[in-house]
Amino acid sequence: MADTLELISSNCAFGGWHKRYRHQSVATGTSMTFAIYLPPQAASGKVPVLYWLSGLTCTDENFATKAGAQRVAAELGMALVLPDTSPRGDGIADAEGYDLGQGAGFYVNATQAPWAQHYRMYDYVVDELPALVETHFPVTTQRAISGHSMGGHGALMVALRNPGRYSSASAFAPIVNPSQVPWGQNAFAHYLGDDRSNWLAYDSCQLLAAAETEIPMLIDQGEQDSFMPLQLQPDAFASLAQQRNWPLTLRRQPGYDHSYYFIASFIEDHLRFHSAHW
Ligand SMILES: N[C@@H](CCC(=O)N[C@@H](CSC=O)C(=O)NCC(=O)O)C(=O)O
Repeated sequence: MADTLELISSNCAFGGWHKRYRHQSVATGTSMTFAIYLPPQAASGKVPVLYWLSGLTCTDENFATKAGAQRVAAELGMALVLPDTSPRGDGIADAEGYDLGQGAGFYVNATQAPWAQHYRMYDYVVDELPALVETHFPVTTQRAISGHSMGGHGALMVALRNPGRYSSASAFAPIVNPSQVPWGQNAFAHYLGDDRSNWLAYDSCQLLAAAETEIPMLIDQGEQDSFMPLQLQPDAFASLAQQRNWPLTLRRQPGYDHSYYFIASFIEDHLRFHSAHW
């Protein structure tokens, strides 16, 4: 593993430290940036980790600067790890639209040219980044995962594909059924090819229908989210969960849209939810 970390910035926050790093990723074959918030408790012992997967157009900085999660993470003694949403840089495949290419990796391992060379975000967030974090920082192997929109898809999908690896999973406005909605269909056709049977291993509804090991889940969905009817469709996931008696709480939040104002309003609940399941 290429595991040399270059510190980009370090800021004291709520008695802990928010740090950004760059490193050479084996999974993507590129330089990758991530951030970690270490709560004050990490100065004297190991702490559990919440992995946060961001949505389309985001870097690690959107959540760090807009969600307001560090205060509660400091109280709960929880590290936050914030990966980027794709490989980036000159010479890395990209597309015109904001929903494909750089900033839109969809947390899959691409199999199709030109994406397959670097777009391996599934391996990066599931294996490489946790191994790196657990080697270099005072963290336990107790993990939880959460995310927003494309990152909500990532969090639910990764948790369902890896039973026992995460104590709990949560999401804000996730794309729960990517193989059936335009954002997911566009991304999966480019990254995974036209054979739709290859898409199903990354579709949370498909994975939930076949899942055997329960993992507690919390989803928040704003009722004024303009992306909900076409792209998100949380009811598809909720009705499967109900049929399977799956431990999912889906909360529909009146008045809230898709933005980080929504995330900031409920992130405390998500951190407390994960903390209750360590
Ligand atoms: N108007 C936006 C469209 C993209 C967008 O809404 N991105 C969301 C995630 S959507 C699903 O994955 C986001 O989190 N944006 C960053 C933010 O800080 O709000 C645009 O063109 O940016």
